[in-house]
Amino acid sequence: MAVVQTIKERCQTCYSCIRNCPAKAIKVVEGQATVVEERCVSCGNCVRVCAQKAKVVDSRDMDLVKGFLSSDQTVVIMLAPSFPAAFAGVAADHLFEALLAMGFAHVEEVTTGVQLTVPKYQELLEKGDQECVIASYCPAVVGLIEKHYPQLISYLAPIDSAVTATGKYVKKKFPNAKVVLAGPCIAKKEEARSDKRHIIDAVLTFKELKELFSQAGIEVPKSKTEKNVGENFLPRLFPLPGGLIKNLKLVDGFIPELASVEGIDNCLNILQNMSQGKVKPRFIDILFCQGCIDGPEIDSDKDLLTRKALVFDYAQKKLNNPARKLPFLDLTRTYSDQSRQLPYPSENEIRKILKHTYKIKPEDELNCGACGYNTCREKAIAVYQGLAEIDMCLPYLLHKSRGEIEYYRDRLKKAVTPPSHYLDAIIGESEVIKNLKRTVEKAAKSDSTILIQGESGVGKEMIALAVHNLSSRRNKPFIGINCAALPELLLESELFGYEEGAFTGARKGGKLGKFELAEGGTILLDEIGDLPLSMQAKLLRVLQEREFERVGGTSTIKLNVRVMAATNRDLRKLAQEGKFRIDLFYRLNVLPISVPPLRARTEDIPLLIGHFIEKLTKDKNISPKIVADETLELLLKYDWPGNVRELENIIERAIYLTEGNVIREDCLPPHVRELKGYSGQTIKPIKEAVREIEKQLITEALKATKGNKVMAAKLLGITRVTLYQKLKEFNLE
Ligand SMILES: Nc1ncnc2c1ncn2[C@@H]1O[C@H](COP(=O)(O)OP(=O)(O)OP(=O)(O)O)[C@@H](O)[C@H]1O
Repeated sequence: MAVVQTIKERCQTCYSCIRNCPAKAIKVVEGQATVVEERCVSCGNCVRVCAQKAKVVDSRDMDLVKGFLSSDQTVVIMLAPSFPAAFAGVAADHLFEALLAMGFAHVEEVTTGVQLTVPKYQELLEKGDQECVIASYCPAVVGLIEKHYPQLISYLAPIDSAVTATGKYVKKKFPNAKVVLAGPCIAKKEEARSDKRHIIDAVLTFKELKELFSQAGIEVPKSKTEKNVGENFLPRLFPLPGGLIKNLKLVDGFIPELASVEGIDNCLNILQNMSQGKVKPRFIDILFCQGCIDGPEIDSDKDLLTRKALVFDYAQKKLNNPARKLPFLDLTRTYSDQSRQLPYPSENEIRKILKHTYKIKPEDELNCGACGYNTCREKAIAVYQGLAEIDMCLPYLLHKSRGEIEYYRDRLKKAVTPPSHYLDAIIGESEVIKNLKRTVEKAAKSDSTILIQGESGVGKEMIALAVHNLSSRRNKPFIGINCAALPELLLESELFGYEEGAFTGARKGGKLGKFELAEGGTILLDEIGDLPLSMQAKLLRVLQEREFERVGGTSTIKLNVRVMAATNRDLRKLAQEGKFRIDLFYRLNVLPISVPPLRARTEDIPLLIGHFIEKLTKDKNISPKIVADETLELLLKYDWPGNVRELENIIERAIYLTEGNVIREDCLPPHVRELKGYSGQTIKPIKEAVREIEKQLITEALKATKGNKVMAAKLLGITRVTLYQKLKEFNLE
């Protein structure tokens, strides 16, 4: 059982623990971030950063200690040397008395272990057999090396930590005693539990010790008038950064051969560099925290400097007692390689996983870090390794939920809209539109597959929606999918869904495809001309057999969906070129509907303009506008390559630029306004004409943005610097 536990109800999937875990030992399963024991080094960083308090330290040892104390066993407590920082304002002797009052038979300071181990280090360094020595006091660092940097194991000093050494000393002095440690460190719990020699019987954090005092109703008096309880100065400095170096009486840590490194980032950095052979100090004391006074469970509201002063103060005061003679103890220690290699994906597998969250091109990888991983690739690798879930991507989830909101908004709208509305919404009185409406009504009465062809923006999707909403399937879903927008791999799972475990990163429980989501309703396969050939074969099979399987699935699902397809490409021509299957074309073209381009029905333009002005001004809650005659003349002259969509966009832009109630021609884009030039304007050199247009556009942009140059440059699609140059050039400043 891991030392750090997760309270599931509190975990809000903020991924802060993933972001801050130095061992990448957090695994997300169904949105819950839990600790992977084999990878965890019990540093407690996740406990520290979890704002929801969902990560907690396993407190079983508290019950264990209570059990020891209520039995007739001798129980000895060892105090980590950072205790003056944890019990600020409490005199050491009062603390010891309180511990004795709680039932401990004896209090031993871990400084004893420091005194015992320091000579061993001195001996090791003097002998010089080990080319590089990493001090073994910090259990989080030892854990990191054993689990994540096994190539450094041979550098670890084969010497017990000060805590274990103190434990051995206590066990020698009180052979049958239960030995309890109280300290600021979570990793010490793990060190004691995994030590097969069973030297320490229980580990309390300072926080837990304070809780025990409170449960026992013992209040430790706050006073500084302590009796003489100490004997040695240097070991008491041990919990401070560089404390070991001072105890070893080495010059200091400034030279690379003899160094001390503190803090999570420095610690990881040095371990990384050492494992890559970039540095090899003769001796190094690596501490995960900023000294033990910064331990995760120190339970102090004092800043680091004050904690340092408290420890220093305690060390200085106690110099009067004569030094004890400590016994010889065997303090040798061994280590084991506990690293577990996680599987590593190939480049192809990484790309496949990225595709599932719509990261197709490198620029799609936003590396926003919201998932807790620094990059999208790192997260994809974690998905492959089973540590992360594919859905853990904020941009992807936002994209998806926006789609869902649109879907439900649409359903809601439909519920309150009469079917006839969908026919009335197709604006136009031209003969072609009248015919089209008649076709739509006929198509709605049948259930045949429809192929809607027409240029981009002519209203193909609108026609499809009208057919659906007039048909008997109107109360079932209308689902659209753009076949050109998704890569082949994604398209298949989007259309047909997938089973759990169908591929790496597949969501638990699988996923419904669009065909299943559209059950009983209609599916519109938009841009069908861009469907990859392999998918064309699959789709043909589905249309012929009226059944399909999910990706990775074996059971057959019956198709109860009306299929419509739309394209702006000439499918027959594509088929002749071998880019579209002719058999699929025939399957789709059962009921063909052709939507003519806007230029073929110019008589509808005024109606459409009126419709868009009404709709847009209503939406934006602004006063209605009318169109000046010369503006309308230009709009009728234009040949509308982007069809109705382009008309809608131009009207929207004009409404935005119009100051009064009349849309004048200067609110139209230059390429439409230019049409006027062909009939009347004198011919002039192109350069001059371009300058004139540029000047006009800049004036317009500044007018529209009320002189805001940053916005104007944005509107014009040029940089601010270019805008300033042009303003100077045209004397517009
Ligand atoms: N006759 C019409 N009456 C009112 N609005 C229309 C009409 N035709 C098209 N529109 C509007 O024009 C826009 C484009 O229409 P739609 O998306 O249906 O075109 P499309 O042919 O499917 O385009 P694409 O080929 O790019 O997918 C939509 O906002 C639609 O509401």
